[in-house]
Amino acid sequence: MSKLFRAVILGPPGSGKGTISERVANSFGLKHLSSGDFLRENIAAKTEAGVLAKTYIEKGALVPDHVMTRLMLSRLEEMTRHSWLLDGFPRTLAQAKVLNSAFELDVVISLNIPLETLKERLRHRWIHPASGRVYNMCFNPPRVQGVDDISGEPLIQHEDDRPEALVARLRHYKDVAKPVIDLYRAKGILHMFSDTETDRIWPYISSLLSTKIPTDLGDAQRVRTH
Ligand SMILES: Nc1ncnc2c1ncn2[C@H]1C[C@H](O)[C@@H](COP(=O)(O)OP(=O)(O)OP(=O)(O)O)O1
Ligand SMILES: Nc1nc2c(ncn2[C@@H]2O[C@H](COP(=O)(O)OP(=O)(O)O)[C@@H](O)[C@H]2O)c(=O)[nH]1
Repeated sequence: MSKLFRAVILGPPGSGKGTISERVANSFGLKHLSSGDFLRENIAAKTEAGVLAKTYIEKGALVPDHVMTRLMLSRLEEMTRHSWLLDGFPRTLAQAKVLNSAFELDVVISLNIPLETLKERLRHRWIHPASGRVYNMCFNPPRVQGVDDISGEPLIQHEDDRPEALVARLRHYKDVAKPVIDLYRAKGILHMFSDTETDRIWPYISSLLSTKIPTDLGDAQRVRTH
């Protein structure tokens, strides 16, 4: 079997992790696992972890590390034959350490996007809650205003994407993420990308991954988690 490829994408809310992960999944045939989407699936299915996580997410808090690591590692253990890209996990140093002890990562992509750009993007972000599909009224609008392209269901805005909640949320993200970024930098696998536009960052990420991903990753892996 060819060597599997394991990657993580880091960045503050609005930095484009979900958008870029979709492109990576489509172009390179990796599985994209988003912690936020996976939590929402667990909440909808009322699993034990989902019921527990809901109480934290409703308060706008992070899900405790032990709940999150158990949930994500058990999902990753089902994906041992696949290459993957994680988005939203690990979020804390404790989570990163647990992930490290279970898997060896090949690449960590870190998105470094100016604060003003993040605020502007999140103001225009609309999501389809059931699937986690993300739109932006300027960058990638839905075909019909306010409606999900696939299901036809209404789109909503996250409460915590409102400008008043944003600055505190982004500051908190930075404090928690710094030791995670430092850990991956020290391991020599961190690749940082800075720009205001996803379309300008994407060619660099694409060429980085082209040099790292085994070329025989087949179409069989072109399965997305959502
Ligand atoms: N790795 C994690 N550790 C702890 N809590 C998490 C983790 N991933 C997600 N959560 C929680 C925090 C959020 O309240 C909720 C939804 O996550 P997510 O969809 O990533 O949205 P978000 O608004 O925090 O970030 P983003 O805008 O980057 O997607 O789930
Ligand atoms: N204007 C603009 N919006 C973008 C760009 N890249 C992503 N977005 C939008 O910005 C919002 C945040 O992107 P998302 O991928 O959800 O980021 P995440 O929170 O890091 O997962 C979404 O509404 C995207 O559609 C970009 O280059 N320009």
